[in-house]
Amino acid sequence: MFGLHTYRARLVIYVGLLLAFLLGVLSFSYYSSRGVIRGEAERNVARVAQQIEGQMAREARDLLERVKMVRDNSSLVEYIHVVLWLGTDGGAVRELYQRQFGWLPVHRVVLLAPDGRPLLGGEHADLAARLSALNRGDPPDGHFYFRGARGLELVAYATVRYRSQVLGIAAITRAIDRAWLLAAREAGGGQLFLVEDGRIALGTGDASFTGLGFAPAGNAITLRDEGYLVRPIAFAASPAALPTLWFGLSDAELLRQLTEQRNVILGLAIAGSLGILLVGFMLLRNFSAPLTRLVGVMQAVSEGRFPEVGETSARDEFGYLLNRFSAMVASLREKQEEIRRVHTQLAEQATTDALTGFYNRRYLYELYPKLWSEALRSDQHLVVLLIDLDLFKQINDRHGHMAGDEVLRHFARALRDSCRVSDFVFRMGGEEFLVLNHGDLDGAQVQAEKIRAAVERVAVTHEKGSIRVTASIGVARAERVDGLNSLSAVLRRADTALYAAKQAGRNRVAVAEAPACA
Ligand SMILES: Nc1nc2c(ncn2[C@@H]2O[C@H](COP(=O)(O)OP(=O)(O)OP(=O)(O)O)[C@@H](O)[C@H]2O)c(=O)[nH]1
Repeated sequence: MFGLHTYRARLVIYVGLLLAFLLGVLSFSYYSSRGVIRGEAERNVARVAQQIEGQMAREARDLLERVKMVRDNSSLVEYIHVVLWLGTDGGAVRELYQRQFGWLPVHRVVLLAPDGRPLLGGEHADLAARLSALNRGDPPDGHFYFRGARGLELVAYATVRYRSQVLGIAAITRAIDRAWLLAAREAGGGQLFLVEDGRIALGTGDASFTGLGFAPAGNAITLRDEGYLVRPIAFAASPAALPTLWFGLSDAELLRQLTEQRNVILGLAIAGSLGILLVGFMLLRNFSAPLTRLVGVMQAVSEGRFPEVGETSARDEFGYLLNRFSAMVASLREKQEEIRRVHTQLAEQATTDALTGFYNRRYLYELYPKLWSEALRSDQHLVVLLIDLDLFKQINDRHGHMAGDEVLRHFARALRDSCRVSDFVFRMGGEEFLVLNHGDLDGAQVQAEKIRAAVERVAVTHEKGSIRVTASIGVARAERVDGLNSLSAVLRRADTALYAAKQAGRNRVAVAEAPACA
């Protein structure tokens, strides 16, 4: 019923295009996001490496603050001064340190006298040896990374003075161990590898990585069949001989991010599609259903029908339109019914006589040809009874025209009662009537006699007494030989018979003779 040009079809097309566009955009964004994710991952790796470097610098500063705190402790300094002055061993210093700084979260503590004698941490010969070199001069406080007997360590040191006199050097360390690596990894989520002599010495990953060869190419490396994007993290103020630290993000991690991205895109695609379909459905429901209803009614109206549209409770524009339209169609329906009624009335008036209710002469001329051709087809005859009231002029003259009319009405009733339902009765004009039916002359003559007798019995009560009336009737039969002039011929014969009845003294029936060649 509806083609591509309809609103509904267009809506379906638009929704389809919108869906295709959405899915296209999302697919494009998914595929382009792979490259974006890779680039983003590289930037991410570099950023995390930088973050860890920053974190290490902060840690170095913290450790330096702590060693300075130890160094600036006046009672400890005075103890050291006394111990050196007396030339005793560092037992008292060790005890005081333990009492005051035993809580510090550091791994090793070393305190060397100016002559290299250890006052604290004498057991850490490796660290003491490294510090001796610094101890000979008067270096500014600082830190360095150190690869000693305990592995890699961050060392912070400070020169201890008493009234401008150098009392030695104090150092504390923090181990760069697995716990440190795990804590440092918190920032980036990837893996940290501590590499020494081209092999992984320590890492945040699986223990099986320890000892694996580590030779990245183009910031990427494959470990145990898994690719990693890697970035070195520089140890500030450290000689090249130290282990190196690397941050790495695995392909699996990248894939996880990609999968997450894909799931987000898939979710968006499903939600977007459902949203579009829902909007399309709502549009169809809200617009198309009432539109289709309106179109259906319009079509019915254009075909001349005025169906019951019914009111809708919808308060929107379509509801308003539909209700107005419904009212319009209802009023058109009423108008149509009125027109039909008036038309029927007019048609009746055009074919009937107002006074008697019988058909008029005009209708006889309209009806007769049909009846005549039917009669010819079914091999039947048509007979006419031409009835004329006798001396009606006298009734009018004597009792007035109104009384004449009343007589006519009474006569009409008597005539109708004397006819069958299948008979056609016409008022030919004035006081002349005609009965037309199928049958033969004998039957018509009997009927004519019956009518005559019925008319004779009519008595119209009037102020001047009862008015009586009689009728003369001419009976004739339509003959095949009359051909196309059947009506005028049969009327002529009936009229002749009527004239004969009048001539014979009125109130009688006369039957016309058949034409010679019938
Ligand atoms: N009251 C009344 N009179 C009518 C009507 N139509 C015709 N007439 C009158 O009927 C009378 C008919 O008179 P005529 O034709 O002379 O015939 P008649 O007096 O019946 O005499 P015959 O036909 O010879 O018996 C006329 O005076 C008409 O005016 C009508 O509708 N109402």
